[in-house]
Amino acid sequence: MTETERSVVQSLEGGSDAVCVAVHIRPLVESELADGCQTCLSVCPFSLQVVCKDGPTFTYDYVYGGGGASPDRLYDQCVQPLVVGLFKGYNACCFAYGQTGSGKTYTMGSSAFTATGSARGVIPCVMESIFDRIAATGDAAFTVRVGFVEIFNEEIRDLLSPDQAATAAASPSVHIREVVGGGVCLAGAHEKDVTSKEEMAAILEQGSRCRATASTGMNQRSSRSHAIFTITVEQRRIAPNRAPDQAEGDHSGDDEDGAPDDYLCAKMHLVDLAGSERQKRTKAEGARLKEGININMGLLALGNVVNALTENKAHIPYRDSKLTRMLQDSLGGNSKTTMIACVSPADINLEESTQTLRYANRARNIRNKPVVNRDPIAAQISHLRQQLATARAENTRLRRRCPPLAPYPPALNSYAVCSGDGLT
Ligand SMILES: Nc1ncnc2c1ncn2[C@@H]1O[C@H](COP(=O)(O)OP(=O)(O)OP(=O)(O)O)[C@@H](O)[C@H]1O
Repeated sequence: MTETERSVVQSLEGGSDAVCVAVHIRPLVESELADGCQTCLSVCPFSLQVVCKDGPTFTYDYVYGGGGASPDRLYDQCVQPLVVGLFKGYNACCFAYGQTGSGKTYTMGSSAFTATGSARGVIPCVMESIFDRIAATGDAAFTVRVGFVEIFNEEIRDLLSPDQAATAAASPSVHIREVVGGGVCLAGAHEKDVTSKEEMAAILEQGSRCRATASTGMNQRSSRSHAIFTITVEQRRIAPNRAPDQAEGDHSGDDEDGAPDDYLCAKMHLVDLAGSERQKRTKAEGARLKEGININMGLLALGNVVNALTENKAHIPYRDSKLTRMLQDSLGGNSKTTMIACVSPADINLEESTQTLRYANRARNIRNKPVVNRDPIAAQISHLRQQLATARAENTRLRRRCPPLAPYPPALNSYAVCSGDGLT
């Protein structure tokens, strides 16, 4: 079943869903401490408000660090619900937004790491949670796939391409395509099947190594691209009146009155955006400057989409950049979405942090329309298979209730006549 054949079926559970917005305030880092920076952000005790020094106060769904809740709770409160939704067939997106050096990669955990290593963050927790859930679910068969791309200088690069040369230069074969139901998919990007969190972690690590990073005046290891790690979970939920081992091939069970099998397929985008940057502060030149301009253009397009959505404009400018096209479903579309706004508390970054906070506050007004992604064609096939199984079982039962046929040559009047109710 291809993406384009898969249509989205509105579920009863559907409806409008606000984007969840969390703020993560990192501690002052070494360079800021060395420069004698002071903290310019504070969190109102017992509230979800962040106060900018001599400036505005903004309210969020969650605030971590800087006097807010412990960042250890970020995953459980803001991202775990998305994973729960993923298993119910809802698309999900978690993206980190913020100025360069504000802690997006740290928060997402999308830099190279191993599953057993010490680095943690949103993505490693998602991986663990997905495979824990699969292990604990007895009545469904799962297929998990991952894809990993970056948008670098307005080109989409496949970070999982087996041909590493193709990732070094923008791989022209990766295109954004519209799918039935209004979403988008990437044509030409590799997806890999995975059966464990270790395999998934190895793929994240492999892709992260190919990702474009460079040192700038504001971050020693600055992401120069927007990275999108996509996990697809397909599940075939076996009808409750059949044991899992009866589901494949064995059609002897009597499931005439049971519900048909269910096929759900949902995607989770985990997005580590490149940070907004000012040339004056990053001191970027040449290639770094070009990257910075492209980063800012993508983020500007994202900002315009957020504004248009919150102002209920008729036209939402998704097509203005590859980033906004990729996130089309996640903002105002078929997805449950969490935005994590990352900010530095250093007074030297007050202007940028205030901008991020204002932007994140606006994003709280975005309403998405998540629906359960059910595969109607596969569900129909499943239903027909069940009907066939029912007919076969009925046939077997009737045969058992009939005496064996008499050996040839039988006397004409010794034939038993069989009906649905047994012998007559
Ligand atoms: N919560 C945190 N606690 C401790 N250190 C942090 C935290 N968040 C970020 N840092 C440190 O701050 C620096 C910048 O973080 P990071 O690379 O994640 O920023 P970024 O927003 O992804 O930057 P860019 O947009 O340039 O890629 C790193 O040295 C990182 O280790």
